[in-house]
This record gives sequence, structure tokens and C-alpha cells, in this order.
Amino acid sequence: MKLQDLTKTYGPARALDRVTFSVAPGERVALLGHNGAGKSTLMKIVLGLIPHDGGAVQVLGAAPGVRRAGVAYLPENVAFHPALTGEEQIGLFLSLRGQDPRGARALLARVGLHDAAARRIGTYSKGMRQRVGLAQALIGHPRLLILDEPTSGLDPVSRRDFYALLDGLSAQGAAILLSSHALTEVEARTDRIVILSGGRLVAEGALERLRIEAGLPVALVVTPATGQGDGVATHLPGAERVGEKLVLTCKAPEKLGHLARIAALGPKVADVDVIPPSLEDIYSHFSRRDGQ
Ligand SMILES: Nc1ncnc2c1ncn2[C@@H]1O[C@H](COP(=O)(O)OP(=O)(O)OP(=O)(O)O)[C@@H](O)[C@H]1O
Repeated sequence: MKLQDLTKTYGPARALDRVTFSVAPGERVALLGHNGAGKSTLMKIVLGLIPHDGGAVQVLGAAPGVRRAGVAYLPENVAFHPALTGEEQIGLFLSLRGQDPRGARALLARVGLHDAAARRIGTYSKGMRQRVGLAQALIGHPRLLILDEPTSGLDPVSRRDFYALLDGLSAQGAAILLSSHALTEVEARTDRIVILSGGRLVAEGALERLRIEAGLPVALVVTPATGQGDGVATHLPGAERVGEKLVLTCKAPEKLGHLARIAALGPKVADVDVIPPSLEDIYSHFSRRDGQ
């Protein structure tokens, strides 16, 4: 999937402004952005549901909407018929795609729903319904998956399982674009992050690169040995006392120098932790930089 200077306006309002990025086969890219940043608009354009005004869009090497069979979409809130069993529902979707409905069990097994296949969807948890959505999305072996906040409302275990499924799909070569507000989880589970703000791409890259680009401070959390708090504090001017600990905030390039000074204090120091800026910090840095 390739976007080049993608632009979309709704009347006078510009929802997307010259957005350029791509998602390669096997890559998992997270699309982040505040409400109204343009994420849904971008997804709808890629899916061929709405036209764009400017720039170029290539989806599996063709215009959006052309290679429909190769593209799967999982909307944020999937709704299925509560009276149907998982197997009946997926069987129905298979029939609608001209495929053998008996393939439903295998698809449900792929998303960990084999044992629940004969139960009515009305009895499923939200995480299980989300997996039915993923099973539906997997029909026909899509090469591009567009997932709109796929883990919103899922508990941590369901989220982890869901990402494990995505890992398997990307390992088989599927390109995955997912939007999310859950920053910490995409930090660990995606290859690249794209941040939209006010319709513009304000940051793109692997998290490590964004961390460096943002130039945000690093915190060194020093735990003095028992009774050594004051002694350590005199050697760390500028450090803030937080309970028993001393927190020194510095720019990333200064980190090693500070660590060397801390190490030189020897047994006066019991422990030291280096806390890099979180994805939340990086995200608000880029969003703010853009005046949001
Ligand atoms: N059909 C429409 N008509 C007019 N304006 C629209 C339409 N759809 C979206 N917009 C506007 O375009 C901008 C981008 O909206 P979009 O829904 O793409 O954002 P989003 O990042 O998906 O937000 P959210 O996280 O709330 O889903 C917003 O300012 C929104 O109000």
C-alpha cells in the first residue's frame, strides 16, 4: 500500500493534507492521531469507499477498490447476528464470497475460536466477537489488512492474543495498517508508527527513530544505598527527590556522562534505572509541535 501526497477535503475542510507513507508486505504499521486527525478518512480511501482529491494511492499495485479480494477490513465495532453460531456466521460470509462454508471451522480455529464455533455469537465476549471479525477478515488470504482500532475495549490478555495473531499474519507476508489510541501497546507490537495531526503526517518511523527525533529528556532514577540519600544527592546536583529515590532528568546525549558519575559513587548507590520517554510523551511532542 502506497500513499503519495494524499489529500482529501470535505467542503472547505481539509481532512488529509499531502500524506505520504507506505506499508510493505510483512510490515505492521500503526496509525496514530487525535480524534478527527484523519485516520478513518485515510482508511476509507485505501478501501476504495470514498474518493480522494489529490495525490496518488496504490493498493496492492492498483487503484483503491480494484484488488478488493486481497484487502481485508476490520471496523472498530464489529456487529454480528447474535443468534448465529460463529460457524454459521463465518460460513455465511464464506458463501457470500463464493467459497465453501465448510471452511468456517478452520478459519475460527486460526483465531482461537475452535471450541466456541458451535456457540451462538450472543454468548461471546467482546474479545471473541473481535476475533470473529478477524476470522471474517481472513477469508480469501488477504495481503493487506486495514484494522480500525482493533483492540479497543479488549482486556490485556485478549489484546496480547490479538497481536499474536497479527504477528503470525505479518510473518506470512500480510501488510497490516492498524489505527489505535492505545499507544503503549502499539509501541511493542508494530514495526513502524505514523502520526497524523490535523490531516498531516507529523511523524513517521520506528519508535527508536521517533525517540531520537523528538529529543525528549531521559530520566535517571537513582536508588541510594540505605542511609546514603544525602551523600548521593550532593553528587547529583539538579536531581529531584522522589521518596527515597533521586530523579535526574537529562538530554539523551548527556545520559552516559551522568551514568558514569553515578557508577563512580560505588556502594553509595543501590540501583539505577534509565527511563526513556514514553510513546505518550513522543506522541504529544509531535502533536503539539503541529499546534494541536
Ligand atoms: N463525511 C464527512 N463530512 C465532513 N467532514 C468529515 C466527514 N468525515 C470526516 N470529516 C472530518 O474530517 C476530519 C477527519 O476525520 P476522520 O474521521 O478521518 O478522523 P479520525 O482520525 O478517524 O478520528 P477518530 O479518532 O475520532 O475516529 C475531521 O475534522 C472530521 O470532522
